[in-house]
Amino acid sequence: MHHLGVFDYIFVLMIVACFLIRAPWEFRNKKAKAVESRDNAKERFNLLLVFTGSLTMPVLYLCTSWFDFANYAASPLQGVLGSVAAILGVFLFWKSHHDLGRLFSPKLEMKEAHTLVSQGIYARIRHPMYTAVFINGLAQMLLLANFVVGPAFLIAFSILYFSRIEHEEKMMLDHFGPAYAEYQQRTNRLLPAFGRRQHVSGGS
Ligand SMILES: C[S@@+](CC[C@H](N)C(=O)[O-])C[C@H]1O[C@@H](n2cnc3c(N)ncnc32)[C@H](O)[C@@H]1O
Repeated sequence: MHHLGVFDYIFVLMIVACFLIRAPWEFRNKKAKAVESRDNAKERFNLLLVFTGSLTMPVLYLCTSWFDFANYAASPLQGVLGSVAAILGVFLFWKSHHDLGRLFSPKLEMKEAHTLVSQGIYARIRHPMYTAVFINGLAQMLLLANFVVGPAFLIAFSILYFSRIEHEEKMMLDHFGPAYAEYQQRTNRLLPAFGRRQHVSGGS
């Protein structure tokens, strides 16, 4: 079995924290009725890739010797940077779930009485949950000293993100029209837009 180091344990803590943050919203999401879905086979396949890269492969890496061939000796600095990324990623993951609330869904779908969220962290970034997942993917890469399992989450999530994002924004534009177009104008997809106007009073 792979010998576990302190940064492997920090990785496990990150995964457990993300699970605990998401679980209640998954539960509520299942109960809230969807009025429209843009889910498809490609989306489901990409979600499976993400599950494999972020959970199946790390569990096998931590519990078996299957991936030992790709292990390398990481510097402590790499582990420290990974830990900082994990803390930032978990915080943003929590904040984005908190601010999106009952409208959270892992899939592309609109819920009954779906409103446009543009407050809280969503006032600065259009897709903070995806930013959080990218940061968590980066944390995995730095924390797990393995050439295959380390980058697996980041690669899998990049595939999901780049194939999904245009469709997600199109769905929001179809539903919210000019309000979403205006929201796009004053925010970035993944990085905070500090220099721009944050609120338009009286806007719908
Ligand atoms: C996994 S969540 C991710 C939300 C967002 N893309 C993010 O990264 O923070 C995906 C669902 O959130 C909903 N959604 C995305 N942006 C939203 C917004 N600004 N307001 C309300 N719902 C939103 C859509 O219904 C979509 O199916």
